[in-house]
Amino acid sequence: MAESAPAFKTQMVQKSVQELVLNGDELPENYIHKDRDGGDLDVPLVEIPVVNLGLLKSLSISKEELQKLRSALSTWGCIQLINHGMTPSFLDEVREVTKQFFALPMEEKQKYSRDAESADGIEGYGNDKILSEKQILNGTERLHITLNPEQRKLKFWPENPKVFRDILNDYTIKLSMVIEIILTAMARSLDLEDNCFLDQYGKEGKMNAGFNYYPKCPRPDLVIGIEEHTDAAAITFLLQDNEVEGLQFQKDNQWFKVPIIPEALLIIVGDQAEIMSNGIFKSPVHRVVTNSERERISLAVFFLPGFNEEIGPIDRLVDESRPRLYKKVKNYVSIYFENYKQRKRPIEAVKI
Ligand SMILES: O=C(O)CCC(=O)C(=O)O
Ligand SMILES: [Fe+2]
Repeated sequence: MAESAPAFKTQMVQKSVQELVLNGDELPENYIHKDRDGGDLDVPLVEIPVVNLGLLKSLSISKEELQKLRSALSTWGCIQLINHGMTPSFLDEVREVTKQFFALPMEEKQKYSRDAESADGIEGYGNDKILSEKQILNGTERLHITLNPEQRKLKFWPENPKVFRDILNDYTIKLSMVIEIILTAMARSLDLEDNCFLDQYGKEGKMNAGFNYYPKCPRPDLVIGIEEHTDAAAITFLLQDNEVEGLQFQKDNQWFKVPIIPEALLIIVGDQAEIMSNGIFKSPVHRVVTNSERERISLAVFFLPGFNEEIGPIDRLVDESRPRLYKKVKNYVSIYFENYKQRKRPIEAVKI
């Protein structure tokens, strides 16, 4: 969700749910969902299609796999990607450093806190920024870092655990290879030129990592992990906790839980891919519910087109039967946050 929020003032990081629980404090008003619920854990399971990356990248690319990709991205807006070149043990290492970081004492984590002063104060460790008085806070702690080598701000990259930086560097290299194959396959699945999506993602495309930690929550009926949202990215690669569920997708006003496939990466369509595909691919509404028994982690990597890149519906996807649905936009992320803050669905703001 919170891929990058340039130019928002950050208030001081307030006490996290974890601290409140440890101290035995009452949950403050702004964590409580009065008008809605914290989310039911017991909802039906969504069968998300499993797509094999090996079959998408071969020269004699499998028509069947492309069809599966197209149909999944235009209904649920996501796939479970397997055979992506990362071993299950490597993915476990990524999960492990994430868990180890969040398990550190608060003073240690706060060495990487978001800067209250910096204009692009999204990067770093913290919990929800307070953007408006009406806001309901999420029961999560986060660490946001930019992965692109030339744009990294190492002061936000944990040195503890010791292997954190090396593993994240490896993960960045591996994901950069996968994103090219996915964006190319997405184009092929719609019978477009291979580079259509890649060109809009641009050379300055950003990879922002959002590490999420959801502590055990005493009142999962009242506190949401991450409230319902769509992602502002073109595409999100989500590494889920390998044991604890919590992610849910909304379809036809009903919530469905996402199953865990430990060796898979969950690929989610973001608003910008919905815009580029002229609404064919769907950016799904999703949320995370909390749990009183077990903590949970996840790592979302958001692929964002360069902020100077103009994105918009690909011409070949616009015709009489499918008129242009979205305007061309630059820096969609700032439009996203402006609307998100007012509790509006951001993509509506760029509809024609
Ligand atoms: O924790 C998860 O499974 C999802 C997180 C998410 O939706 C986000 O960070 O945008
Ligand atoms: Fe999300």
